[in-house]
Order: sequence, then C-alpha cells, then structure tokens
Amino acid sequence: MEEHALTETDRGAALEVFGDRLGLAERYVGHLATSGIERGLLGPREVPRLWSRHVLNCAVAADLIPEGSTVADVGSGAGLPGLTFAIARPDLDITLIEPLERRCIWLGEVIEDLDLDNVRVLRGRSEQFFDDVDVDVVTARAVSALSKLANITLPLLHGTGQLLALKGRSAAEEIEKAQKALRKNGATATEILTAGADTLEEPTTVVRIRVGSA
Ligand SMILES: C[S@@+](CC[C@H](N)C(=O)[O-])C[C@H]1O[C@@H](n2cnc3c(N)ncnc32)[C@H](O)[C@@H]1O
Repeated sequence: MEEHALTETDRGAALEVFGDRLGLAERYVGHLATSGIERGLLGPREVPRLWSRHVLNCAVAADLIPEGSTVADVGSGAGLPGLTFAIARPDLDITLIEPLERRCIWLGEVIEDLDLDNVRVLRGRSEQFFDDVDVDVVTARAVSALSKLANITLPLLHGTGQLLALKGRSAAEEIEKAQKALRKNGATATEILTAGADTLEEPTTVVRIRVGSA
C-alpha cells in the first residue's frame, strides 16, 4: 500500500466530505505526495498524514460555507484549504490567492489535471487585489496571526461577508490580540467553531469573523 493511500480510519471522513467526488480528492492527494513533495510545496514527512492532517482537516470546514458562495483562499500554498473546498463543493466559485510563482504553477497544473472548472489561481499578495476581488467568504490556514490576517483578508469582503480562519489551540488568544484590527476592518461578530467533530480524531478549529450583516 502506498504511504499516502487512504486508510480505513480516514475513509469514513473522506466519504462524508467528498461523497462521489472522492476520486478527485484521491488524485489531488496523489499530486501532493509526488510532485507536491518534489517541488517543495510540502515536506516529505507529511506524506503519511496528507489525509488526516491536511486534506480532511481542511475539507471538513467546507460545511461552514453557504451554498453558492464566492470564496477567496488567501495564501493557498499547496491548495489548503481552497482546493479541498473546490473538490468537495462544486457549487462554490473559488479563487486561490498565492504570491509564490512555483506554487501557482503547481496549483494550475493540478486544477487542469483534475479538470476543475470552479477554481482559479491569482498570483500575488492579497493586498494587491483589494480593489479587484470582492467575495462572500475568505478562507486561510497557516498564513499569519489573526491580527495581521484580518488586515490582509477582510478588505476582500467589501463590507459584507465572512472570514473562516483555520486555527489551532491559539484561537482564543489570537482573537484577543486582534481586537483593534477586527474593529478597524468592520468585524461585527467573532466565533470559535469546531468542524469535523463527528468524523475526525482531531477536529478542526475555525475562527469565523463576520463583517456587515453576513
Ligand atoms: C505556511 S504557508 C500555508 C499554506 C497553506 N495555506 C497551508 O495551510 O498549507 C503560507 C502561505 O501564505 C502565503 N502568503 C504569505 N503572505 C501572503 C499574502 N499577503 N497574501 C497571500 N498569500 C500570502 C505564502 O506564500 C505561503 O504560501
């Protein structure tokens, strides 16, 4: 069995989030485990835990996104979480924002191979797109602490929408430290949510920041 194959433990969670699109998710994981590692998008130690720690951990948060939303995933890296959402939820329209060229090239190749028509890549820092990108939902994982993340993501909502930030145990402390940035960017509500509690051994902590009446 290949090191990145779906284990029986993870299969239930994978079927729950990807349903009949599980084959696409398996192809994505195949790319992560081969060219993704060779080209430095993830470290080789991640191969045995690509499903549990990366793909499923991200994909479970797809449930928090309203039907038919436009989504920008800021600092997408190897497509986490944005590509997992594009695979799990064909109803979403997703833009992956990533400044590093070699990561953008890899993402473009994977999107083409999976034949996904609901996702595209924009190369650059999110701040460069404040005038041009206007979405319902912004997502981010492992990009920066919430105090900075608020400044580089919330302007993409143009007054209405929500940020879903995948965070770890530091969530409450980060919210505390981000109060000034949240106020400055028009945040109206902040919650700490748990995604994947029924299916994952280690559920995902998501900070939801609402702006305007969303
Ligand atoms: C630690 S990686 C995380 C990648 C991915 N989100 C994940 O969870 O595996 C952080 C990513 O954010 C990108 N990044 C940093 N600052 C950014 C900005 N201002 N706008 C967009 N992307 C940014 C980096 O190029 C990098 O790919």
